[in-house]
Amino acid sequence: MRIGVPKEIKNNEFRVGLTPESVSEFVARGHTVLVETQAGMGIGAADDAYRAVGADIADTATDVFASSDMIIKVKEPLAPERAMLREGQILFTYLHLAPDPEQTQDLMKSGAVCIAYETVTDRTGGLPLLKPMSQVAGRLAVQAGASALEKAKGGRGVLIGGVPGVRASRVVVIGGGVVGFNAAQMAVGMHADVTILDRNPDVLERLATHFEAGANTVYSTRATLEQEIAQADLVIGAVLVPGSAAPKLITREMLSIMQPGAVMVDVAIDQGGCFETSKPTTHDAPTYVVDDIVHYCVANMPGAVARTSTYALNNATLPHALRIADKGWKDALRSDPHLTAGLNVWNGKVTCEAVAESLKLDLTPLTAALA
Ligand SMILES: NC(=O)C1=CN([C@@H]2O[C@H](COP(=O)(O)OP(=O)(O)OC[C@H]3O[C@@H](n4cnc5c(N)ncnc54)[C@H](O)[C@@H]3O)[C@@H](O)[C@H]2O)C=CC1
Ligand SMILES: CC(=O)C(=O)O
Ligand SMILES: [Mg+2]
Repeated sequence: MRIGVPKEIKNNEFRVGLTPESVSEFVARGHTVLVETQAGMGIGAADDAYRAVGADIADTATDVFASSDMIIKVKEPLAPERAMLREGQILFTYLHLAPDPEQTQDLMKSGAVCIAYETVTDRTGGLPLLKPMSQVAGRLAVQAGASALEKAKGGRGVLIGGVPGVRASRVVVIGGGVVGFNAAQMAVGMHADVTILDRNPDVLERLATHFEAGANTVYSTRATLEQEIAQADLVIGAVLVPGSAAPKLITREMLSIMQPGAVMVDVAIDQGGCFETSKPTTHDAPTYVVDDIVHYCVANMPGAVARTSTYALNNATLPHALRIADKGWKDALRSDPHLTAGLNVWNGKVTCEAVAESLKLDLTPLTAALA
């Protein structure tokens, strides 16, 4: 199969779809890989590093899209990239379609086979291709929040861990999955006073067992959420209903009960955000203020640590990408229901239930795509 790796074009997105090490795996199996020039510069991989493992280098993204059977990316395709997709071409990347009707319409129009990393599942009910970036984003959320709490950045002017004689900051994490766990780990490590809310009792039990006295776990209701955010210095939004638009858990009205200068980091922004006042921001201008509350809503947080993130992402995506290349997408999906769960758009139709529901579009059953 001809594999194409374009350079990412989202603001400050330095990750790349395939590392040179991953490219060598495709080449060893007889596939060809075309990488756009400079695509790997953000992870310190020059064109020569890709040439050395057998890739060809293309001058433009147009060349990559025109001559590839499968495009492997990191971020959802932006409008100019969507315009280059064609019928039957495979797109393997993050898509986050539920909050993005424009992208969904363009992907439907393209006729491409669009497989989203974030809805691929595993035997334990997890999301293995989202997990590595959630680990990164969870850890970064505390760094980003700690920085935004500095007075010169608009925050309350508090140090996350306090100092002897002055209390630590209160960090409230909403959603105790992969992002939430990793955020809590960092916040606990920085000696913050940490509370994690979730509405899944099993998740709360796992967290309580892990953190013991190091963090508080609280069942999430509107009332408990209000109690916790009223005292919080840093609130981290980390909820997910897989494939769906995030539920809006903190309304604009609720900001008035928070302390002025408190910071909210909405990691769930890629699924539309879990705070009513969230809107996507970029690494260039990551924060804005609403009603005295600092909001950080960067939708591609892991792009900031592109090397760590690209290698972690490839560890998870490579086996799936190789199977698609070896078998063709249809056979690869037929033999793996977890990869099938990644199919979001096929032949102009939406095949992911959560996306169809969120965008009120017709759902085409996966069986139709695999027939
Ligand atoms: N902004 C960025 O750069 C990145 C964003 N993300 C996003 O972060 C979000 C979280 O991802 P993961 O931690 O991997 O998901 P996850 O599935 O591991 O965890 C989500 C948790 O939210 C909980 N939850 C769902 N609805 C809830 C509610 N109403 N109240 C309280 N808890 C609720 C679930 O029980 C679950 O424990 C996703 O939207 C993901 O796409 C992930 C990586 C990077
Ligand atoms: C998960 C995601 O959207 C990201 O890594 O940017
Ligand atoms: Mg994202």
